[in-house]
Amino acid sequence: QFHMIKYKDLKWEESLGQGSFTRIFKGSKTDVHDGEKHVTEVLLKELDVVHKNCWESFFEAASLMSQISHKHLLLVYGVSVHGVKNIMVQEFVKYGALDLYLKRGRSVSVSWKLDVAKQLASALNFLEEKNIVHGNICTKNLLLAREGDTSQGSSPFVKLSDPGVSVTMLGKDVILDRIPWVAPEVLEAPENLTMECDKWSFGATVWEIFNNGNAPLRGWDLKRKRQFYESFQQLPPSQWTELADLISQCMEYQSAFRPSCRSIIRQLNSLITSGNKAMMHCLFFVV
Ligand SMILES: N#Cc1ccc(Nc2nc(N)cc(-n3ccc(CO)n3)n2)cc1
Repeated sequence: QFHMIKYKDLKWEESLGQGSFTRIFKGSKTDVHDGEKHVTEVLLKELDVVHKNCWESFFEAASLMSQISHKHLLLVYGVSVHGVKNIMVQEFVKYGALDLYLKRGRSVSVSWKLDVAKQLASALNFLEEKNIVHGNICTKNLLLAREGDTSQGSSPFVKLSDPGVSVTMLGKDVILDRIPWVAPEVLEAPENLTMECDKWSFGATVWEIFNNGNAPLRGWDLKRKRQFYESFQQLPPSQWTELADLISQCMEYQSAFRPSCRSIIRQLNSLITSGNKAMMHCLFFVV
């Protein structure tokens, strides 16, 4: 279902880290059309050889992302297979994953964070309309294409990355470690992965964004994480009540009660409005 890229047309540059089961590298791909040579900078995502048996699922993720196109979905150029190596070739997104960007202590404004949350919500809304489940929404898979500079009023621009190897292929411990991003019903049976699960993960991701990339339940062991769900606990609420409400609506243990994407976008819009009003009042007060 997607473009096969010749290994010889790829060039590996520096290593940029690793995800679960994958390693990522900066690189370039060379195409020739109408006699002209084009070199494009790319992100090369290699599936670890030990997880070779997951390659169908790995490519499934790639094909999902290349079947549909949306401004807030990562562009996947294609895949390349070379011996035991399975490589996904993606557009290179300038500032990388949001979790590392936020951890690097960039202080970003509330409106910056709301803007990013709204872009993610619109990507989710698009996937919902196409009846496609992502299954791994988190700031690690949210890529920053434009930093945005609130003092200059330019806004950030994010793209949702591929979900990686499907949660149905992962061991129990890997799924447990994804608490609190993974919806509770998925823990019971990974086949339960539905659109509603992406809304739960959206809630945990917005919580991360407003906690400057600090992972929720950071350092908790798998036993404590499992108990977090067994006792129906919620993440520590934000002081901003309306934001805390949106996050807890998304992280509702009964999947049917989670809000629609339209409701999520509506609530984000009203947070943006009230955020701006608060800023005006405070500016007014200062003046
Ligand atoms: N320093 C630095 C730096 C690192 C990466 C990029 N660019 C990029 N482009 C993509 N297409 C995907 C990714 N990812 C990063 C984590 C994941 C896991 O999903 N993907 N990073 C840019 C700068």
